Amino acid sequence: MSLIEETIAAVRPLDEAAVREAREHQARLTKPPGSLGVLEEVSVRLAGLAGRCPPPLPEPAAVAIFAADHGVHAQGVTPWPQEVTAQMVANFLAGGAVVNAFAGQVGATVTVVDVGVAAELGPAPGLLARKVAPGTADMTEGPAMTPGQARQAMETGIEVARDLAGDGARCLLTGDMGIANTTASAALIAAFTGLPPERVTGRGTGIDDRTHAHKVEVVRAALARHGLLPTPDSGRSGTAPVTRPEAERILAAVGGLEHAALAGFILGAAALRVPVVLDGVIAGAAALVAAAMAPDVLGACVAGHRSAEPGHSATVGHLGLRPLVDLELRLGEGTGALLALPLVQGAVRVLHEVATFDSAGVSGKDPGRSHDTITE
Ligand SMILES: Cc1cc2ncn([C@H]3O[C@H](COP(=O)(O)O)[C@@H](O)[C@H]3O)c2cc1C
Ligand SMILES: O=C(O)c1cccnc1
Repeated sequence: MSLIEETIAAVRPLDEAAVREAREHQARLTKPPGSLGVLEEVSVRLAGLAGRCPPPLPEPAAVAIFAADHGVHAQGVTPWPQEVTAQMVANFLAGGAVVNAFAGQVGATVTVVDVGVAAELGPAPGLLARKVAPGTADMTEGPAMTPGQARQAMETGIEVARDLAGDGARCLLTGDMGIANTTASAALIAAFTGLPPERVTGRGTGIDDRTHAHKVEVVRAALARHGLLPTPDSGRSGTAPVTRPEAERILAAVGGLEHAALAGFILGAAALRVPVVLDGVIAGAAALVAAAMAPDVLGACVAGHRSAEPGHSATVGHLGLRPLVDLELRLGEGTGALLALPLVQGAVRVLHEVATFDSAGVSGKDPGRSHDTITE
């Protein structure tokens, strides 16, 4: 069996007994039931993932930034030159990017993985040299990747998840760097959700109306080129689940090498039953690929934040994920995932540390008072 098949086979549903135990435990804690809202659901899910209650605290945490370039950059979809990808990789390694500041704040390690940066990068501490190709091909002219390149990048992501977890990480966070990757993300999201390009294509790093209109047409042209445009007679409605071979075809046709690696990273984390906090639209697009290949990966996924990119809201809606933080961020790198990390950790810490009504001698609700007379 290949590493990808092995990993997919290891992705399993949540453990129902641990889910039940966590729900029951939450109900006994010294707080009104349900008062921690979404965080209770996060804690229950992580218990189901670990197969025990309480689950391990999701720390230490590690963010992996997958970096790659995009052939579609030639179509004028972003104002930034392609060299910025490599320059930002150098910035990450020097500790000067926003992701470094946020990682430092929450004590997460930062690993940068070159899966497809166009420029040659010299060896550096913190950089994993795993270049599959010097960027993808232009998806408007042909498939962005060969099937072999997509699989190699996916395997790299699986290996990075395995190695970080092997080094002790108990929570993995997704990061990305790749100028023009919001264009590839929009194409992936349209292909998986069945939504039209104009609904899922955003302004990325910041573009004017004219460039945005052009970007939408570039996404439409790429989808049409690969038979992925949702039309009434194409059978692509977004409601029918995408099969595994089709998911791999879509990924190779319009995805990026970092999307492929991120899909592998998400699959790898889920197979190891380690939670993975997803960053924004690039991670979301990769999660669509991973979920089509192994739907149970979603049990391991926490949507860190809601990106300002319209395609991201469509993605989390499609996947049924609820973003924890909503701050109109549109940066990537792993920044939104890092901001959400303390929330995920706090959610689990509650199961470890909060007293029960019994243990603390706190009275429960008065059973003599009817619901009608109690203001909850
Ligand atoms: C200086 C700089 C730092 C970044 N850090 C993340 N991104 C983000 O922006 C890029 C995607 O946007 P688009 O598709 O519009 O090119 C990705 O590299 C993403 O990680 C950055 C972009 C820039 C310019
Ligand atoms: O949502 C993201 O991750 C994002 C948005 C814009 C540019 N880069 C990344």
